[in-house]
Amino acid sequence: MSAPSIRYRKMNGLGNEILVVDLRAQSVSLTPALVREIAARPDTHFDQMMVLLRPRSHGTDAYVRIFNTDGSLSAACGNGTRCIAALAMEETGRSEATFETDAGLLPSWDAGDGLITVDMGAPKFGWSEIPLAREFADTRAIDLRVGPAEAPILSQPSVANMGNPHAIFWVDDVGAYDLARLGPQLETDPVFPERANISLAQVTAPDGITLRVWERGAGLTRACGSAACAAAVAAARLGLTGRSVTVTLPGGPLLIEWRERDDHVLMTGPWEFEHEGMLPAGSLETAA
Ligand SMILES: N[C@@H](CCC[C@H](N)C(=O)O)C(=O)O
Repeated sequence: MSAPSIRYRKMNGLGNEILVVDLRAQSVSLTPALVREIAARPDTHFDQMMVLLRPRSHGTDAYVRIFNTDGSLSAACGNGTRCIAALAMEETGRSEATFETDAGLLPSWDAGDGLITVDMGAPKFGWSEIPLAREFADTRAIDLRVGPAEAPILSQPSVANMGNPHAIFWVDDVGAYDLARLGPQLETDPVFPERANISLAQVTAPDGITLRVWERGAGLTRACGSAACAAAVAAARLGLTGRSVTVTLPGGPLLIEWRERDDHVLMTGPWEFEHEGMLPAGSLETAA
């Protein structure tokens, strides 16, 4: 049997590298090993691969599975959702699109000026919802630290679930830490049974946060949409900012609004198409 021929589109959301693979009309099983193999190739390298599958619910454009570079799955990816929303809007001619993920429905719409807004849903703050390995009554700051108790390097992160688990450490200068060294250690801390995305956040104004992120399963990235949402809601819960903030990542700014009326978090930002091509047939042969 000949290998299936599968088109990919390479995009990015603020430099968060996104590979879009549309399997709505094809049946191919993507194993973690195959995902890692695709990520290892320079032309198809990604932080997240957004795999579009046939819609499961009426009124949605696709059911989406999201893979990290290491082959693990995530239920949410804000930057990737803007990318697939742009493709769906181009395909349908509409100015909105809705996707289903394992974290729920993600409605998105054209916000003008080349920007797309995604309704990322309501954050969760319960310790078992994040999830954490043991009970914490107050997830605005949990007892977790790196370094000695008397002089920790990082401590007392806020935690939140934005469709995926996030820990946010509040610092005075996001550039003063070796996140490439601290990230892997914190991502896999036993307090996070499903690992976690690790952020360093610096509040710069009542409506401004600077953020660097070590992503679960992907490492340092230029931007992480769900982390920006998690940092924004965590800052508002602590009274550090209001409910509308600009979160500035290495790749650029995202506008985050934590809507009062339904608790949903709206994320607005750009997307970019880079190139397209066909996935290497040899590897797909083993997966078909
Ligand atoms: N970059 C994404 C988040 C990707 C998921 C994450 N690495 C995880 O495993 O939870 C975004 O823009 O939200």
